[in-house]
Amino acid sequence: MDPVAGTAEHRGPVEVRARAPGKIILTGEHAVVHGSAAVAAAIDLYTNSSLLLRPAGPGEGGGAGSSAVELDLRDSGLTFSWPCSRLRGALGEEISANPGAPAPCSPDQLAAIARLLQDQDIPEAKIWLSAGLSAFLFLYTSILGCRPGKAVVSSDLPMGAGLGSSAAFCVSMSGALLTAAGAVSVGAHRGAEGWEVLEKGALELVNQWAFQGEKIIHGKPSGIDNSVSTFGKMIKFKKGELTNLESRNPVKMLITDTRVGRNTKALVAGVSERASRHPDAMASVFHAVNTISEELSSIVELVAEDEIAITSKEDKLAELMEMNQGLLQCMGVSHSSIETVLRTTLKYSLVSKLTGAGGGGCVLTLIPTCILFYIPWLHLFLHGFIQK
Ligand SMILES: Nc1ncnc2c1ncn2[C@@H]1O[C@H](COP(=O)(O)OP(=O)(O)OP(=O)(O)O)[C@@H](O)[C@H]1O
Ligand SMILES: C[C@@](O)(CCO)CC(=O)[O-]
Ligand SMILES: [Mg+2]
Repeated sequence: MDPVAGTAEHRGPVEVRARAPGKIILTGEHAVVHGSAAVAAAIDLYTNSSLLLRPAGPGEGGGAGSSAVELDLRDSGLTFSWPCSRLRGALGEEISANPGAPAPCSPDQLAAIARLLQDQDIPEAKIWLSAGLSAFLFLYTSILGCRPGKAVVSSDLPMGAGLGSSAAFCVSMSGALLTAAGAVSVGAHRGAEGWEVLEKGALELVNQWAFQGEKIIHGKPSGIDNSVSTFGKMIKFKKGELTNLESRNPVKMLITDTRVGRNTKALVAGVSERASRHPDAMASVFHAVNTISEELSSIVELVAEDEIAITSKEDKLAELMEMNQGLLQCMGVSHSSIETVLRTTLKYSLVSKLTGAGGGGCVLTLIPTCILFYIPWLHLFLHGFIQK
């Protein structure tokens, strides 16, 4: 699993491709927004952003059709286009590209972006894309100003299902835009499938911009999703601080998508409202989640040498996930579709918990190694579903 990676060609028009992974949260979602620790891991499902920057000719572009900022969302089958003159007119003074200095989207900028979205024909059934479009316009104009160009986005990730699609979108787009702006460069390290990996400082910059984009989509993100998408692997995250976790024994998870759509921004706001109604009770819940994440992160790093040690480690991980699920129910973010998956897997003595914001979306089930020894056909059944 590679974090954001990019390739750029600097002859004539600039062309860049970048990708960033989705994630699972093993413990700590929602509580992490309120300062608790959480543990997350990148998964090998990616969002790809490619960007073609057209050379700016006399006036604003290099000819007819090239004086616009375009976005092609391949999975939704929708394309959008804003003439550069319209962008300048709407954003006015707000538009000053400053790729090296990530700054939040101001209320004026957000209002101007909302007006720019009104120009577009977004089908009612896909109105939830507006948040992603706003993040795109903000990142594009903040990093590149009004330079004409076309971005194409495609993703392996289900949108709004808890696997960090919004973060992977913001990270891959920030990576492509910053590379095209010449603000970051790739390091010596080659990642999987020949992708070039950005150097550490460049990743920090990508992460900071992606966080600003996530704020538009999530309202009040903790930063865990963009951080794990940018830096990859398994991390513990607490109050903006990231610790890499070294997992010596593979932990296998089955991901089930309930296909019940939901919106992270609304769920995060719901938990905050519950916390303001019951501050002491919710502080205890968040404290308990923090303890669970701290314990889980230390267990993950233990090296289990034999079958008994592996089973004991997995039993503890499963129990902590089960406890975390109970606390997520206390926060009000479970859902009947999630409970159905929990009951179904429990029939086979398998422990599950929601992952991401809940309210539907995806559920994780820990698959103990022993099951794979004793029920060999399960390998075949789970093939393609298990993310390491
Ligand atoms: N590939 C994409 N293209 C355009 N917009 C996207 C894309 N991926 C995500 N988005 C935007 O992000 C929104 C989904 O973000 P949301 O945070 O609600 O769910 P998630 O990130 O999939 O799950 P979680 O935050 O729980 O991990 C979509 O409604 C859309 O606005
Ligand atoms: C629900 C949440 O904790 C995780 C969403 O993947 C929100 C966040 O941390 O930004
Ligand atoms: Mg999200």
